[in-house]
Amino acid sequence: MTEGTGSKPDRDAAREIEELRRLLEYHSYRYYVLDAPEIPDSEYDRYFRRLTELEAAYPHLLTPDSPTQRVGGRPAEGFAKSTHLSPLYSLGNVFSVAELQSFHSRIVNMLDIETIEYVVELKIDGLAMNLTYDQGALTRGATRGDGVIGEDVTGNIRTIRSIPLALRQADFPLPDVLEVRGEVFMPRAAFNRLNREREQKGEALFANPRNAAAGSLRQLDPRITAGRTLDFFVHGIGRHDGLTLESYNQGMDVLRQLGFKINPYCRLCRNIQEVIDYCDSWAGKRAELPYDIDGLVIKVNSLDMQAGLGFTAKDPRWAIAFKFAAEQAVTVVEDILIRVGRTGVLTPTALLQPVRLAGSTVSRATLHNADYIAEKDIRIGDTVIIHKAGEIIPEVVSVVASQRTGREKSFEMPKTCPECESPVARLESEAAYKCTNPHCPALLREKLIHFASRDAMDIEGLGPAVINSLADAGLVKDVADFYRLQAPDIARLERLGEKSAQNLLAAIEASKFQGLSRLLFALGIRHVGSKAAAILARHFRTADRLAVAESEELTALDEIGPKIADSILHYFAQPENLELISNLQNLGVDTTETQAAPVAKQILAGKTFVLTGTLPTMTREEAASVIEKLGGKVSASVSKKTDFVLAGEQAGSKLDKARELGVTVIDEGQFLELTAAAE
Ligand SMILES: NC(=O)c1ccc[n+]([C@@H]2O[C@H](COP(=O)([O-])OP(=O)(O)OC[C@H]3O[C@@H](n4cnc5c(N)ncnc54)[C@H](O)[C@@H]3O)[C@@H](O)[C@H]2O)c1
Ligand SMILES: [Zn+2]
Repeated sequence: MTEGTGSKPDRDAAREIEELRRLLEYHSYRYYVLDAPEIPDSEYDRYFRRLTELEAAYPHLLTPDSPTQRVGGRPAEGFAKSTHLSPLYSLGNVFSVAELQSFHSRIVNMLDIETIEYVVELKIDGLAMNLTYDQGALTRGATRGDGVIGEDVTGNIRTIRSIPLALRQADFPLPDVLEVRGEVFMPRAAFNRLNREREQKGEALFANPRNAAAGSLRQLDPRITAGRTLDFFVHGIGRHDGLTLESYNQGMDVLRQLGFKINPYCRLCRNIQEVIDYCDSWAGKRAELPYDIDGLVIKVNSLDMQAGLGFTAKDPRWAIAFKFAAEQAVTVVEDILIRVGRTGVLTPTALLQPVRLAGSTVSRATLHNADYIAEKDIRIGDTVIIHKAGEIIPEVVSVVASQRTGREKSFEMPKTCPECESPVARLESEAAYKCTNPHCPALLREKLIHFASRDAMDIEGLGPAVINSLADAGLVKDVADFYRLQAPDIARLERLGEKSAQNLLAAIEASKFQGLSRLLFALGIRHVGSKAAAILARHFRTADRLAVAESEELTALDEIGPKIADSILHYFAQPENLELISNLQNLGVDTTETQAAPVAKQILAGKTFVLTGTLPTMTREEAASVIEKLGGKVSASVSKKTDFVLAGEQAGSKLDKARELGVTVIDEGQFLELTAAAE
């Protein structure tokens, strides 16, 4: 190696280290001081890990001022500084069971003891607080700050109900001096309420409950803090003069007796396997809690062992955070594509640099419509944060504006249809742009795809790829053509052998008897979804009867409003549609509702349900159809009028809303009990 300049890998590493430190400093400042992070924690953690790796590989580049060597955060201006009696540390991270095992192995090696007892706690996503009690009275509350000096927020801390102002008398003498560590946090319902109020007042929204809690605690006027619902869970003891403790768990017991709130999910585990099992049991359960957690914390129980292990510059060696998989990710919008849907609506989709998110690789995200893009100001080339809406469909949460270079391109809806080049028009009072060509090939293709899809005629093997080749070969021009297909036609198509051709024909044949309800939905009449289709089929029984229905008869039906009625009248006023139906009938498609639904007792009449999350055995569609069969209604959003929220695994914001409004939440078991009465 040459003196002074260093080798190329060295210089590259030095440059990357410098860049990572700059990024980490910038985002720490936004997070700890401004309470306004721009990137998800997972992204911050990724930079942090990369820096840790580089510093391990190039130890001579490690400096004491590196973010990896210090507890993050620094006291904000405006508050008196407060020196902790004993320092507060941060926590190291692991992201997998394997890493957790190596944490355990390190401890086993250092202590030379085989079996270690651990305590596992929830990692509450709030901010650390150090409370000092002198002779039993709360004298100081201070934020963690840099771990040595924090901000004195005593006045604000006193407004939190779950923090005792004086220690309760117990059956042991009160400690002379006691430092209690814990997490101040904002329950999700309070966070949602606060952000709604701020939105109404036109104030900036908090990114998440953690930042809202931090912002609320850092108010110079305690009356403002008092108005924000903050809560507190204990997770540690600092100085404790006059108390003898042997284990962490015993310490928590002592604090409970002194009047503190201990999280009920704190668990004593006799060995590392029990720790792993308990961590596993939390996968997917976090949404059920009324507050946010970002992982679990594993701590060695024996205080002697803790002392033997000690601390690194930043973290205790006897504790680790087991972090959950990220629910958000950062990526780049490479392009914005337009898809023309069944009704001719142009839908923009973001083409993303592929990124891992909650267990899958994501390369597209829906952008909904032009308003959505304008509101979030999403440009081609932008760095964006994405998440999975309802755990399934990737969606853009926000743009990371600080990453803009100026080379990003604003997006505009095309003036002509990307499929047929006809003019595009924006519908009055709607967000949608539509292709004005009623014979747009995209329209036809999407109509065909919709007709065969699962919730419509459910024709197995007739997916988008096959339909595209059928349409390209000129074999199908409308949905009736599906029923005119012959085996040789299909077998001629690329990649479709004789056997699959026969299967496909059999599936098409079988679909003739799906019944009116599915057929009505499959025809793609504007505004007629599967629910309206079922109602219409139940009432009219045959397509011929429906075709001659008057407006009054339609709107007299529950849930058929004037918009749907007009659309049905319009549909059956078109000669080509009547001809299509008659063609379908001639080809043998059953246009009547054959299966007369058994009349169940309408025990849910007048009751409104909202469904959320994944139910253990039923699909949401099945649950909805049971509810409707028993006279109940299913609504998309929770309001005061909602009677029940039927919630499964990974229920999201609807569950929060229900809890906030005090709506009864039931699980699948309770739901089945409720409906059993109808039999
Ligand atoms: N998004 C951003 O821009 C940004 C910037 C800086 C930091 N961060 C995030 O902040 C965190 C790093 O900050 P950190 O050093 O405070 O570490 P940390 O928040 O990951 O872990 C340490 C903290 O966990 C808390 N905690 C919650 N429950 C606990 C329990 N049961 N036992 C012990 N402690 C518990 C304590 O407050 C403790 O200080 C990371 O999650 C990081 O992603 C994000
Ligand atoms: Zn078009």
